[in-house]
Amino acid sequence: MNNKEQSIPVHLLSGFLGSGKTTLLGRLLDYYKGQGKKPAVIMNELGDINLDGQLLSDEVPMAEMLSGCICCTMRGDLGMEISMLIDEHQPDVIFIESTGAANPMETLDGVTEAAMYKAIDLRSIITVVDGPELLKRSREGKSRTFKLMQEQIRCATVLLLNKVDKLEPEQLVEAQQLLRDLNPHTPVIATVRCTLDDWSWLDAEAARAANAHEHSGGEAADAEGHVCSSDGCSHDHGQAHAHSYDEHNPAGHHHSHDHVMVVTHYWRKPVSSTAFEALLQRLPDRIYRAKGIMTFTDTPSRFLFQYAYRESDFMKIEPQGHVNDVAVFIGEHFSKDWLLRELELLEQAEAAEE
Ligand SMILES: Nc1nc2c(ncn2[C@@H]2O[C@H](COP(=O)(O)OP(=O)(O)OP(=O)(O)O)[C@@H](O)[C@H]2O)c(=O)[nH]1
Repeated sequence: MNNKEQSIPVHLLSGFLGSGKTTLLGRLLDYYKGQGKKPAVIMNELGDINLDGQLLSDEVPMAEMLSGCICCTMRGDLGMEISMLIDEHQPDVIFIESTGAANPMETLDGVTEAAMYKAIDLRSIITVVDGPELLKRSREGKSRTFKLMQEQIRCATVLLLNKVDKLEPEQLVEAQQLLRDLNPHTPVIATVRCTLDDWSWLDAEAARAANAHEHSGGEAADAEGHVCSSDGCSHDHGQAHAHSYDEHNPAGHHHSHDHVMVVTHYWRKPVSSTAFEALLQRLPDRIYRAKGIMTFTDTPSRFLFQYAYRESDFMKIEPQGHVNDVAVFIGEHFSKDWLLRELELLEQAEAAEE
């Protein structure tokens, strides 16, 4: 069979928490829809709700994989989700947005598994890098988070150096150099909010993948053969593959994001926007990401809030159907008790004022 003509391209979006993956996904969907193509999305969240999905158009077929990570606990399900998405919607292209904590090489196993049943072709791993966060983490030296970031960078076929609006010119050069050191073979594109005039590199990726395909023995080999562009990738490919089917022995495999913690809080009542913003400002550094849907007492519309590394952002929304008010906090080794108490206090303050 002619794989190139029949297989559905799959792009994996990787990148640390809050780096801009959903922002990129929005742009990619616009680009493909503009070309009259039908994209589909698989979104993975560590928490049990998918807030990012609220930002995407209802027309885009989407499979949600919640409360786990597709690179480990849900890896077996990824293949099935891809299969079902293809059967139900026959998309022209599939994007997989993994959680920021996911290791792309391990997610690849799930994709590879799907390739056994469906004609899909993993075309690229696009890693979105938060420029300021990369510099900060690299200066702090060894940490598990930095290690994960490095793995995501090493395994990329395209690197988007994002949030360059927050970098001084010399910092931009430093960040670009860091990326080149970690992954010398991959193009680095500097972006603000993942905005690009020219998306032709997507086709270049496709051409490169197609080329690799011709020289490989099949889809699974292809996925492993061309996707990890760096010689310095920290994973032993053979070993990673063996682990993918070893779900009964998780102890034998140490995941790099065991330390990432998630707190999901369903609001029982609207709270004050000022008090909530004040809470965001005093969140400990270890909580580096938060997002949620809020109803405030002091303003009429509902909001989607985003918090990433001390910066917050509120966007008015009108959710389709029923959506809970909820906040999800992600970080490393922070005190869940402290956070839950603070959230409770916000709600109690409102009750006292009623
Ligand atoms: N200043 C600045 N902010 C950005 C840029 N790109 C994205 N953001 C903001 O960063 C926050 C996180 O962006 P997302 O696209 O949701 O990031 P993500 O990687 O999908 O986040 P997770 O789903 O938590 O992993 C949002 O508030 C964005 O508006 C950028 O280039 N510059």
